[in-house]
Amino acid sequence: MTAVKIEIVRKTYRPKGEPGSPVILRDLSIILGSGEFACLVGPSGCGKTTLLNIAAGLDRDYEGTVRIGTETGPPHIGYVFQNPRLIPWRTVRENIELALPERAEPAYLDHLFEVVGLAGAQDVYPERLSLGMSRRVALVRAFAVNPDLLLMDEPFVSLDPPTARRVRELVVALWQERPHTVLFVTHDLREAIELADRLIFLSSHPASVICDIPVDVPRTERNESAIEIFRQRLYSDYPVIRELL
Ligand SMILES: Nc1ncnc2c1ncn2[C@@H]1O[C@H](COP(=O)(O)OP(=O)(O)OP(=O)(O)O)[C@@H](O)[C@H]1O
Repeated sequence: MTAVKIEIVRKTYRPKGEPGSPVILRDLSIILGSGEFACLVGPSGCGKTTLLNIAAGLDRDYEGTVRIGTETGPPHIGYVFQNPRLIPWRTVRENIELALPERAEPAYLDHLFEVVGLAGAQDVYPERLSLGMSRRVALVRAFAVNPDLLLMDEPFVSLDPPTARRVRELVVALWQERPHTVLFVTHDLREAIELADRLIFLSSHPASVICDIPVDVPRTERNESAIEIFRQRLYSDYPVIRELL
């Protein structure tokens, strides 16, 4: 079942027709099935965040359409930004409650806090949190919305490798409990192979989809060596990927 259909004809950041105005996205089409976990991989500055902002409805200044299927009413979007974006004068729990729609389930929120190991930190203010904890709060906020589309923009960047691994495992565990439709941005091909059902590679200047490849390694077998073998296979089957990253 199609859950998300993004069709972008053209996106620029300056008024249409202004001389020299670069086209950031052109003729880009992404269709996601319900519950699919797709990773968006592309060079720095190619337009990945721009694409997520359009998908989230935060940027409406583009030519094209975005359709997000919902069972009821307007779509709910969960968005984990590159920076956790917590309001400093609100506690952790208040930060999350601010984002929650009416359909949120308090019991699920408590469960999320438990799973990410922050059950005891709900009344703390963000300045008391480490970066790893702030990122886990941002994850809870995005999942608690029970999103029709979950967007994640390099949510593990600047974390030390063991913390990043732990947070990655949490994302997979939470997604397996409730398989939301996910569009996850990363520069890191190994991370993408570990997480995704599908890898969507973007070119740059302007960005468009150049390859869309299923990850055919079962999730339970995605250890370091299987990920590396798949990565090398990608490089040999799609030489353009090596040029891209
Ligand atoms: N508000 C803006 N106004 C003008 N140009 C912008 C704006 N936001 C982004 N850009 C430009 O659009 C292009 C794409 O930026 P974007 O942040 O979407 O790329 P990205 O692929 O997410 O980058 P990174 O991987 O480094 O996070 C860049 O050239 C950037 O400078």
